[in-house]
Amino acid sequence: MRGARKAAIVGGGVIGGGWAARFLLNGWDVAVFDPDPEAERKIGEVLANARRSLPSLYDRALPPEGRLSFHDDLAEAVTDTHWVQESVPERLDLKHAVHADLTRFAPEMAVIGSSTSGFKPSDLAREGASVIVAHPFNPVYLLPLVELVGAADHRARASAILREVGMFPLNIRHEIDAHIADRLLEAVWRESLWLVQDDVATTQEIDEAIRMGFGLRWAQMGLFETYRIAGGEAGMAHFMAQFGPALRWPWTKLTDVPDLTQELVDQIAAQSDAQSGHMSIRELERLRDDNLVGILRTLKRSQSGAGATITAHEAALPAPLTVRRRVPQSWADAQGRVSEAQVLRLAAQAQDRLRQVVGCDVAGGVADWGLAARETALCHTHGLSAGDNVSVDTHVVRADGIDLRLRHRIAKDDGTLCATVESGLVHVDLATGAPCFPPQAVAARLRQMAGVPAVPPDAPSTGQRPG
Ligand SMILES: NC(=O)C1=CN([C@@H]2O[C@H](COP(=O)(O)OP(=O)(O)OC[C@H]3O[C@@H](n4cnc5c(N)ncnc54)[C@H](O)[C@@H]3O)[C@@H](O)[C@H]2O)C=CC1
Ligand SMILES: C[N+](C)(C)CC(=O)CC(=O)[O-]
Repeated sequence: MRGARKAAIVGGGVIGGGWAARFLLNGWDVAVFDPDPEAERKIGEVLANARRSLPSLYDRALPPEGRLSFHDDLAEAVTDTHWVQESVPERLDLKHAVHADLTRFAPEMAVIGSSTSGFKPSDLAREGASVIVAHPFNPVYLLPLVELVGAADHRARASAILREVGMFPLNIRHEIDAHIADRLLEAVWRESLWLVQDDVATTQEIDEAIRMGFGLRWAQMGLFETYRIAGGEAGMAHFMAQFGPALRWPWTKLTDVPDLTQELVDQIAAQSDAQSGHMSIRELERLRDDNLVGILRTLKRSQSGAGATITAHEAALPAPLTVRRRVPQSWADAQGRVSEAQVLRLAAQAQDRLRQVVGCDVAGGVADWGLAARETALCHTHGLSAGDNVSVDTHVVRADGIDLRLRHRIAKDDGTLCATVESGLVHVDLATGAPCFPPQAVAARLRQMAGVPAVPPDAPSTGQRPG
């Protein structure tokens, strides 16, 4: 793995804060430039939400977080940076001014991306600016899509970096206003404004129409695949024959835009308050994030939609399966020291976690498969006390037929190795209790885990005692 790299975030609002979290939680150092005196607080709150959601997507630990810094000087913020992400408000004059400065101060090696929702790279380029559009989706730390528009060589460099931080770069071949996704979103947004303006529906009714129906479909199949199925056995051609005429019926208002009068704005804001005003924005974000994690984990299991992007990112993360916890007071004796039995308990928890991950990762889960312990060897190297923060890294040493060999490495947060526990296990059929070969998908997953990484070099061999 490469050493920490640096991203500069220029504009740390809703989107800049999300980019900061995405890079930081993937091990990048992040420097923020934003004149708003509240920027540090706001980014801190976005980060707190990102920390509770992004790691939940993966069954491997993300790299250690990078360093976050705030700067009053743009030139200082972009020093030695590999990526600059501009996320200032959607105003062309402001973007021009910022990109003129970035052209002067940013290192030549840096990718310069703009989060713009709708401007084209040729709109942004002034005075030789080499900016590409890197348009993300809110929340940037959870949603993988980034629309990339601009020079092909810059897009190629950007794509490699975005994949490294778990994102899905969509290369857009022709620059157009609003790229691809916002063009679609704007159409739905415009129709929704008409529905409120014409008093056909409230904001809540429109949201129900989306989330109770087609919104659920879109996360996993998009539009065209969904409509292919809607054509029945005759497929897409039949679907188009049946619903083609509707395109000429008055089903949409298309480019006709309602005037955003103060009255309409007030009406929508009041309906939105009535619908969601009982929760703060941060609470709504957490609700959204928990739901997205659930959806993304399901997609990961079926390898559809964004699930494949998460799996690809996870495969590039270091392999140990890590369980973290704080040693509770109840585990300690009168002197505050933790006994061998409790250390074994930590290893058992890590083993349960491995079983859960391996069993649940395979399609549909595995009901009748289990693991039984045959032998366990504990090697104690350093005492643990109540209150210590510890992590247990589990390595699959061997996965061979009915046998499984695991090594758990128990260490404190400061890196002190406290113990290793090596366990010999056998796969069992839970219905009969008899040893058995594991289900094929489980065996494949365990073999994959056994392949990387090698057993850590500092792990004492089984049975070895401290001098
Ligand atoms: N909000 C959204 O859902 C999405 C927005 N975007 C795009 O991201 C960009 C930023 O939008 P938001 O984050 O929503 O806006 P925002 O208003 O939440 O944040 C903008 C930030 O830029 C800062 N700023 C203003 N002038 C600056 C300057 N000269 N230098 C550095 N920082 C400056 C402001 O203090 C503010 O913190 C826009 O281009 C927008 O189109 C893209 C995807 C989604
Ligand atoms: C409304 N919007 C144009 C700012 C939306 C986006 O740009 C993307 C998103 O996150 O929905």
